[in-house]
Amino acid sequence: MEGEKEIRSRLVQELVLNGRDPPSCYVQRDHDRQLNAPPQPSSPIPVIDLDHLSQSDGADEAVKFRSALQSWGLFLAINHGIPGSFLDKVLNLSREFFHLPLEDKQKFTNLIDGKDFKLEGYGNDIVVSNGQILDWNDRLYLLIQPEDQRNLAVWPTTPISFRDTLHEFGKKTETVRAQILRAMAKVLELKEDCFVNHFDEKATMNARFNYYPHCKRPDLVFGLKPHSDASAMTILLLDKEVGGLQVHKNAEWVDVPVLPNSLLVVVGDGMEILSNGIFRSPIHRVLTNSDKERVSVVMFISLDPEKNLEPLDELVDEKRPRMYKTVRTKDFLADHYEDFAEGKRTMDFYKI
Ligand SMILES: O=C(O)CCC(=O)C(=O)O
Ligand SMILES: [Fe+2]
Repeated sequence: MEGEKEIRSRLVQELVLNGRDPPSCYVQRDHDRQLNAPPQPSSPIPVIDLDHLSQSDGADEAVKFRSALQSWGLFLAINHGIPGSFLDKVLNLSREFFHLPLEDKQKFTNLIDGKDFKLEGYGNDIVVSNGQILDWNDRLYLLIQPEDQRNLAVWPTTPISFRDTLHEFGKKTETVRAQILRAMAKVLELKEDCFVNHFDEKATMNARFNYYPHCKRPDLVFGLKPHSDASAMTILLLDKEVGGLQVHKNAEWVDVPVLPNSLLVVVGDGMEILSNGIFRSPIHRVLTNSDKERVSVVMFISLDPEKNLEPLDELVDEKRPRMYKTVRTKDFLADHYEDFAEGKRTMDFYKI
C-alpha cells in the first residue's frame, strides 16, 4: 500500500491509470463542496464582440462590456482576431503534451530534486501543509513574458511545434490584451492608454496548461478549488467540448458554457485593485467529469513584479474612497501561491 506522502507526490494522471477512487487527500470536506445544488443560470454568461466593441458604433457593446466587468468579472470574447484554427492547434498541442508518457513529461518537472516545488514546470499542486486538499489537475506552468526571462529548460520540445506555437500564442494574446485594456479605460472614461501603459516590457505573462483527467467520483473532488486569479487579467482558451468551469455569482454557481473559438476573459485581483473595485475579480472553480478529460490553456497577465498595485488616482474620490492598500505586485503574487493552496483569498488581506 502506498502511504499518504507517496500518493501526494503522484500526478493525477497516474492515479487515474490506477483506476482507484480518489485518495483522501483529494476529497473535499463536505462544507466546501456545494456540488449538490445544480447551478441555476439566472442570466447567461455575457458574450462580447471585441471587434464591434472597438467600432465607432459599438456603444451598445460597451454598455454590455462594462456591465460584464462589474457584475460578472468575466465574459466570453468573440471576434477577438485569433483564428479558430490557431486556437485548435494550441488546444491540440496541449492535449498531445499531456498524452506523452510520464517519463517524457517529467523532464519538465516543477520539483527540484524530486521534492521542492518551483512555480514553473510540469506537475501538480504546491503542497504547503499536511492537511491540504489537492486539486484533480495536472499542469504545465511557463513564463512567456518578459521573453528574456523564459526558462526554456521547462518548455517542451515535443510536440515539435510546441515552443513556436506558444510563442505565437503569447504574441496574439498580447494584442487581445491591449484591445481589452483600452476598452476598459474607455468605459471608465479614462485616457485610452492608462491601463495599457501599466503593462510595459517588464509586465509578465504566464501560461498554465491545465489537464483534468476524468474522475470516477466527480462529486468528491474539485478540478480546481474555488479561487480568484491573482493576475490583473486572465485570458483562457477552454476545452471545445467539455465544460466544468463555474463562476460564483449571487450565491449561485453558474456554468460557463462551451463556446468554440471564443476566449474567456477574467478580471483578476490586480485589475480589481487598479479599478478601485469597480471591476470585479470573480470566484470560480472547475468540476471534473466522470468519463471525459478536459484541457484549458490559461494566460495570466500581470504588472511588472516590482511595480506597486494600487487603485488609479483617477478612480479615487470622496464618493468612492480608496478600497485597497498598496502592495508590490511581486509580494501579492507570492502570497497568492501560498494562500491559494490553503483555500484563502489574498485579496481579502488588502481591502481597506
Ligand atoms: O480550466 C479552467 O476552465 C479554469 C482554469 C483556472 O481558473 C485557472 O487556471 O486559474
Ligand atoms: Fe482561475
